[in-house]
Amino acid sequence: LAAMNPDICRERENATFNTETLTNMLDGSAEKTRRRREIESLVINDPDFQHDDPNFMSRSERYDAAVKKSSQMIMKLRDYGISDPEEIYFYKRCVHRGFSEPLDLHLGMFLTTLLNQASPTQLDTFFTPAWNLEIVGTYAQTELGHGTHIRKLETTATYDPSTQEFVLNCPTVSSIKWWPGGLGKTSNHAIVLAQLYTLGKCHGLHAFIVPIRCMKTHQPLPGVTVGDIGPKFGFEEVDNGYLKLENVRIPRENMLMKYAQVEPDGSYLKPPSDKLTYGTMVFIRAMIVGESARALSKSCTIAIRYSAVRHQSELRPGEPEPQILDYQAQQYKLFPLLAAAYAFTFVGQYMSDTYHRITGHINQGDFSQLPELHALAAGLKAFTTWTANAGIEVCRMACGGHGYLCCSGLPDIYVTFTPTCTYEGENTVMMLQTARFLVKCYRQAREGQQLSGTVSYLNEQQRLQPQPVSSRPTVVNINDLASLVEAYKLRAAKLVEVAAKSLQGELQRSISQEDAWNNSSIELVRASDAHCHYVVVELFAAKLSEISDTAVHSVLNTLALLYALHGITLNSGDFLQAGLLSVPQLSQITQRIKALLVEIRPNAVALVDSFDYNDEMLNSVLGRYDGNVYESMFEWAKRSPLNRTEVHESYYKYMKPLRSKL
Ligand SMILES: CCCCCCCCCCCCCCCCCCCCCC(=O)SCCNC(=O)CCNC(=O)[C@H](O)C(C)(C)COP(=O)(O)OP(=O)(O)OC[C@H]1O[C@@H](n2cnc3c(N)ncnc32)[C@H](O)[C@@H]1OP(=O)(O)O
Ligand SMILES: Cc1cc2nc3c(=O)[nH]c(=O)nc-3n(C[C@H](O)[C@H](O)[C@H](O)COP(=O)(O)OP(=O)(O)OC[C@H]3O[C@@H](n4cnc5c(N)ncnc54)[C@H](O)[C@@H]3O)c2cc1C
Repeated sequence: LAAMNPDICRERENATFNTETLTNMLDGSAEKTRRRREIESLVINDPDFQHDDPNFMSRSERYDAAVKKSSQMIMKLRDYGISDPEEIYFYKRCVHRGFSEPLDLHLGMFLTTLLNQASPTQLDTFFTPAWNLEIVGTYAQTELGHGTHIRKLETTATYDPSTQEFVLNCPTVSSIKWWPGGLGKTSNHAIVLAQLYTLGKCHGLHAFIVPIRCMKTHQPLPGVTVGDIGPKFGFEEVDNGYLKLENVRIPRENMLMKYAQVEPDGSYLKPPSDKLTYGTMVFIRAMIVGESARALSKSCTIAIRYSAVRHQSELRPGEPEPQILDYQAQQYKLFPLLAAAYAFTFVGQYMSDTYHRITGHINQGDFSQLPELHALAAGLKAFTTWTANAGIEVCRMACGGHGYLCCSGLPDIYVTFTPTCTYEGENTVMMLQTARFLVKCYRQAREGQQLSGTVSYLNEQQRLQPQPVSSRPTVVNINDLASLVEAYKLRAAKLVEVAAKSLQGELQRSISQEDAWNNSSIELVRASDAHCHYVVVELFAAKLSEISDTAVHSVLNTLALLYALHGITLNSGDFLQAGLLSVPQLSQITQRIKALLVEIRPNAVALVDSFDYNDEMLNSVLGRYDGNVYESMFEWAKRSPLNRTEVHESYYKYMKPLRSKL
């Protein structure tokens, strides 16, 4: 065993807090940390899950290896009796080393849609076979022509009362289902989102369970054209697919009927809310917030550990080259991202709790909080994925040339993560959904309605209204987190007002509602962004009040201040315009940020250690716990397929003959 790199050892010795305490806090408790590690070690010590480097494999080999692992995973989960969704998720993530895999849609969306939208009888029929992987399903919503505007999806399901069946059709090229994960080769069923027609009338989008492949031979069923959509930017393990349905008949019982129903005679019973069909998307959006935290915390772990062992350039003449982590510019790149990774971890926990709480109410028949849940999940999904996506790339470049190597782990993190900005609701579109909610709340508040939840600050709008901005005192105390939360809140209130006024202005120019909306999109997206930013800062501050360990509290307080102040500098125009900040304060903030970087510096490595990614999960030569970067990079390069022979065959085929001709 090679010795630990001395630089990284020293970093750990200098930390001012206990990493294990912080890890426990991130997991929820010491017991939860223990259990997560136990599950991870089940995978890591399992010879069936030894990980071949996917960088040296073809796409088909990668798909093959992933299906093999997924099948074994299902067997083992059963053997170990792991059935808690969170624990399944730990196990799964570890098995696939953070890569997306062919069963994601089955586990994440097919089963979830069954659970939330199937009637009790349908659950009896479909859930157990799906749990046992006899039925392997996907979620087939997006079509070639439409991903965002799902009301315009063209696939139809027409009820035939004479046989009590639905007849499914993709009548046009643009109606071919396109993108669903696991559809291309893996699934034998799909939940298909289609326009329901019964007794000559269209009732909009509904979900249907459609068998697409023979349960014995896995051949496509009659009327079904299905396949893989081809190589992508990443997602190599996943067979995202296409699906064309031509007069495919399914029994009436295959329409998911917990809410909307079609009776045997074809009469239609409306659901209590037609947005319940969209429920699975809300679930995944809520989950993606936690994924943003994971992608960013992994990237920070790699970049910060590497920055602690990498030495470059001269800081002071004649002295040894410093660790690159000692450069202020390097700290300024990485520490705000580290702070964001912590912020998003807490936001992810909050989003997951909120989802489960409100879904509990929905299952009891109380739909009152559905709009807020949707607005929150949509906005925070967009806000956190945008930041994390950009942050991964910053981390990669902060590793210099070696960040461009696949063995750094960063390219894979990026290509796996970046589609979260698009899938499950394109980010701009999601921000506009949140804005729709915010503007509605703003109007309600102006009419004197009392708002609750994350938008309750809009109640204060009335109070703030008559005061001209310039006469309001500057509110920010830049050393006080509570004051910063207040500033973010007022900025959000201001930008929601700006958006609402823009809409109003457009409407006064006698433009239609829709055109007014389109002409105000920039303001609307900014309002949502400010709202989400406020929610994140607020949740980070709230988390601090739960921490009893003083050393951990102190270091997280520093991170929270950095997160809040850095966000202000990035959006200083808003804060200045709203009169929340003065110009001299802006340079004080820059000075304060510099001081915070210095404060964080000795704890930087310990702060990424606390995320507790073991090397197998991190899969990065640069982010290794022991810091022995160069040795392992050299070993990795030697395994490159191009190095299998000393002289590559191309030499004999092209170079040598060429030379004899010249
Ligand atoms: C648990 C089981 C145990 C098992 C163990 C499990 C272990 C765990 C293992 C897990 C591992 C797997 C990991 C998962 C990996 C997943 C990978 C995912 C891959 C990606 C998948 C996908 O990519 S899959 C396709 C996603 N595709 C979209 O995402 C379309 C976006 N497009 C729209 O979503 C709509 O098109 C859009 C824009 C809203 C307009 O919809 P629209 O036109 O109908 O609506 P309007 O705009 O007119 O709005 C009308 C009113 O509806 C309100 N509203 C709108 N939506 C609402 C909503 N959802 N809820 C409530 N209310 C809603 C709105 O707020 C308005 O309200 P109001 O009228 O009061 O103002
Ligand atoms: C890796 C991956 C996996 C996927 N898996 C699945 C899956 O399993 N199942 C499934 O059904 N789908 C899946 N999808 C599809 C995904 O859900 C859609 O791509 C996504 O919803 C975006 O829709 P779109 O592609 O139609 O984008 P578009 O809507 O065409 O977006 C293009 C541009 O138009 C803009 N735009 C569109 N509408 C508006 C508007 N109203 N206002 C302002 N701007 C607008 C967008 O902001 C964007 O800039 C997957 C996609 C990817 C990339």
